[in-house]
Order: sequence, then C-alpha cells, then structure tokens
Amino acid sequence: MKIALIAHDQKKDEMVNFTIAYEHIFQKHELFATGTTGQRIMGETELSITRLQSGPLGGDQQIGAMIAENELDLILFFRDPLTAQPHEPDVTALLRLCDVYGIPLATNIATAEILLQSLESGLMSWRDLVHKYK
Ligand SMILES: O=C(CO)COP(=O)(O)O
Repeated sequence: MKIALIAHDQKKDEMVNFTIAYEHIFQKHELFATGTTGQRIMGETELSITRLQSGPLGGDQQIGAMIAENELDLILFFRDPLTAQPHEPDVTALLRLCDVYGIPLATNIATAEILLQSLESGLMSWRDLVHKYK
C-alpha cells in the first residue's frame, strides 16, 4: 500500500515515535511524506520515504494531487489543532480530497494506531480492488 505521512511541527516528535514503534509494518509499504516530516522520520528510522515539498511550500497540495490520481491508500496526518498554519487552505483541501475519494485518513495518533493495525491485519485489502478496477 502507498502511505502518506504528514505532521505539523508540534506533532513531529509524535510522528517520529509512531514510525519507530511501527517500523516493522511501515517497511512493508511504500511511503511518501511532506518535506520536513519525511526528513525527521528518515533521520531516526531505517525507512525509505519519497519526500515531497514541505507543507507550507506545496507539499500538502502534492499529496492532494496524488489522492486525486488514486495513488495513495492511507493518509496519516498528525495535525496540530492549536496552532494557526499559514497554509491552512492547503490542509483543508487535502482533508477534503480524502473525503471526495474515500481514502482512509487519520488526523491523530489514536486513529492512526487503529488504521495501521487494520492495515497489518488485512482489513484494507479492498484498496487492491480499487486499483484493479481503476
Ligand atoms: O505543514 C505540513 C502539513 O500541513 C507538514 O509539512 P512538513 O512536513 O514539511 O513540516
């Protein structure tokens, strides 16, 4: 599966710890991330990640474009709801596209745990059918 990893600055430590904890699962999948998030994760794990632009510089929009092309199966976006983001419209657009295309999305670590366990136990294999009949 193709997974996108995104974290706002105040959530980056949480994301790094999450990827360390689940590295054994993440390593079986193809990973994408916004610039700084990807850099942090690759600095602290052995995971290989395709890095896009940093979020405020268009990274969220690049992830959104991938969703629109059906190129992502799962989005883990650890949002910071307590800090204003200069690129808030891009964030909103990304979340909206997940709903437009029915892509599994976690916006906090608790939901990410559940989705990742689901992925590991095969509950997301329906995504293979989506790709097959694309
Ligand atoms: O801003 C972000 C998501 O909106 C994340 O971007 P970075 O991973 O480059 O910090």
